[in-house]
This record gives sequence, C-alpha cells and structure tokens, in this order.
Amino acid sequence: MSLIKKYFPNLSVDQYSHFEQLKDLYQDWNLKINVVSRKDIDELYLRHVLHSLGIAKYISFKSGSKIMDVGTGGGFPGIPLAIMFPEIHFTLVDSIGKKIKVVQEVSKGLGLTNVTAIHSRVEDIDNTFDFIVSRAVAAMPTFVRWTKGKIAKKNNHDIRNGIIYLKGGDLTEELADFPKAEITNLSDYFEEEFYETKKVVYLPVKVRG
Ligand SMILES: C[S@@+](CC[C@H](N)C(=O)[O-])C[C@H]1O[C@@H](n2cnc3c(N)ncnc32)[C@H](O)[C@@H]1O
Repeated sequence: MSLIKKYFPNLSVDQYSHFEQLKDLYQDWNLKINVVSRKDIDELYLRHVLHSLGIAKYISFKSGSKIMDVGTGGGFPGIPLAIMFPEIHFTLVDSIGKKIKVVQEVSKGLGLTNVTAIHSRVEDIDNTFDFIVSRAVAAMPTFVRWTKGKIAKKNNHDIRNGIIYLKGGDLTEELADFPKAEITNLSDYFEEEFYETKKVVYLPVKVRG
C-alpha cells in the first residue's frame, strides 16, 4: 500500500481506503475463485495494482469518458483505474464468467458505482469507448482485430482515442505493422525492478481518409 502513496501522494481518503481494501477482498475471493496466483497475491500492490496504475501515469482520463478493459481477468487494470478515476465509467469485459464474478464482487465490496462488468467475448461488445485498456490478453494484431470499430471517433483528450496496452519485453516484432504505436517505459515512472522491462503501448485509432 505504501507503494500507492509513494507514487500517488495526493489521492482522497476514499481512494486510499479503496486501495487498502483491495488486499482483503482479493485474498478472500481468491480462496473461492482463483484469479491471482498465490505469489502475486503477496505482491498484489507491486505486480497488479501499481502496474495497472501505470496507465494513470501515462494519461489522465477526462471526466465523462468511457473506457473498456478487455480481458480484465480479476479486474486488472480496470479496478485500480476505476478507483483512480471515479468520474469515468469503466466497462470490464472477460469471456470467463467466474472471473467476472470476482470483478463484480470486488467492485460491490468497494461500493464502486463507475464499473460495469460484462461476461462476454470482446468481439460481441457493441458499444464504443474513448480508450480500450488491457494487459496480457492477446498479441497486438489479434487485439486490434477484436476491438475494431469499438473506439469512438470523437476525441476528448489531447491524444487521439485508441488502445492503451500494458506489455513487456521486446515488442519490435509484435508492433512491426503498427508504425503509429508509441512505447513508454514504466521505469520512467516507477523505480522498482519489476518495472524494468514493462511498458505502456499507445495505439491511436485509425482514421480513414
Ligand atoms: C492472462 S489473463 C489477463 C487478465 C488481466 N488482464 C490481468 O492482467 O491480470 C487473459 C484474460 O483475457 C480473457 N480473454 C481472452 N480472450 C478474450 C476475448 N476474446 N474476449 C474477452 N476476454 C478474453 C481471458 O478469459 C483471461 O481472463
């Protein structure tokens, strides 16, 4: 929890309280439905919560925007981002029902009113969003195909709407067909060794013409 305070020192009492409650909620739910490995539960804040918040260091979502987290699993990065941006609506989607159950219970446990958790493959989601966020779901070409047409054309941010993806390692090959992709090292924001190879990839939506 001290990690959250270290990198986000100006949050509200409610936000800190929500982040603090995550540990117990995930510990309890993980006993019933395994969504986070045991080792990772011990390092929940380093490996999951702060990692998710790498997106909040990259971009401050504007009030009223709509964000979808694709393949959210147990709620990452969507739940930490929903705590960080209470004015933004987050749609968390996963194709495995029991993972969505955990997301719903964690969200309910915290009393979050800005989260909708949907059990679906992302290909079947019909809405559009300002940004689509994700971590560890599919290689970029597949991900772009799955999310095609789901990013709104009207931009409300300084950067164009698009995909913001948490990725690691060497991305040269994976991003070869995406010359517009921008890579930011999470080690620019966070000094812990875990972040040495971690990145945020931003891919603006393609506009025709
Ligand atoms: C490795 S897990 C990552 C979970 C979470 N994003 C995280 O980083 O902790 C990948 C998740 O993507 C989900 N997934 C895979 N393909 C999907 C699709 N087409 N639509 C929705 N969810 C999908 C899986 O069910 C799984 O929960």
